[in-house]
Amino acid sequence: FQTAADESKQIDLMVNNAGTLNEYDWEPVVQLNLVACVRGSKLAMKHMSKKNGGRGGRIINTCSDLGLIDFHQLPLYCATKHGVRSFTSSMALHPDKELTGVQFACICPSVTRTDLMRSYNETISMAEDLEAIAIPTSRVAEGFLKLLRMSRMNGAILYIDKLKCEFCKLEYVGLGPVWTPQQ
Ligand SMILES: NC(=O)C1=CN([C@@H]2O[C@H](COP(=O)(O)OP(=O)(O)OC[C@H]3O[C@@H](n4cnc5c(N)ncnc54)[C@H](O)[C@@H]3O)[C@@H](O)[C@H]2O)C=CC1
Ligand SMILES: CCCCCC(=O)/C=C/C=C\C=C\C=C\[C@@H](O)[C@@H](O)CCCC(=O)O
Repeated sequence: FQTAADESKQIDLMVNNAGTLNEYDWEPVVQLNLVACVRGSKLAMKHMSKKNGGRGGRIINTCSDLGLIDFHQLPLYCATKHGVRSFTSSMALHPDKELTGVQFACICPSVTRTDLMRSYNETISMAEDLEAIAIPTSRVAEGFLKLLRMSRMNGAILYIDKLKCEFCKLEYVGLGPVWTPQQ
């Protein structure tokens, strides 16, 4: 991150996208999917914050539909993605956000045709079915661009599958705000 910040002087967009899947050798998965996402978000937040002399910015974290639902075949992966989703939404609720100028959002794609999906395919017997239900990466890119085109994306949780590309509404415990899209 520091190398990028030194080279470009100002970072306006941080995407914490790296992720992996392994239910057996699982501790590195927590480190990458959740810890690195939190670390990257905090570094970017510090750099972008208007309170520290930055000019604000956007932090978009790659979650998954498995950050919204439970799935018995991938419990650890689900746990990390629920963590990413909740961390991102909670950061977006911070009362300081107008002062920092930093917006947080996450994307939640359904199963997508990438190396991650192919590696998982190798471990199950339904490989062709998974290939059939998967969406192309271009579909995820469309969702990502939809977020970028919005001037106010703070708190957005964008679910993307074959048919839908829509914002999720979560219920908050207490009297916190519920997010609705605003242009
Ligand atoms: N493929 C899918 O079905 C879905 C994937 N996702 C999420 O999308 C994100 C991207 O995954 P895919 O493109 O599918 O996987 P991928 O395996 O094709 O790509 C993962 C990327 O993470 C990077 N990476 C892996 N370990 C790293 C490390 N220790 N440090 C830095 N970078 C590292 C790799 O270089 C690669 O660019 C992940 O967060 C994944 O959980 C979300 C929903 C569905
Ligand atoms: C598929 C693993 C990589 C992507 C992980 C991710 O972020 C999101 C995954 C979402 C759904 C994964 C579903 C996997 C299902 C298969 O195990 C199999 O049960 C599906 C069989 C096809 C079918 O039921 O039609």
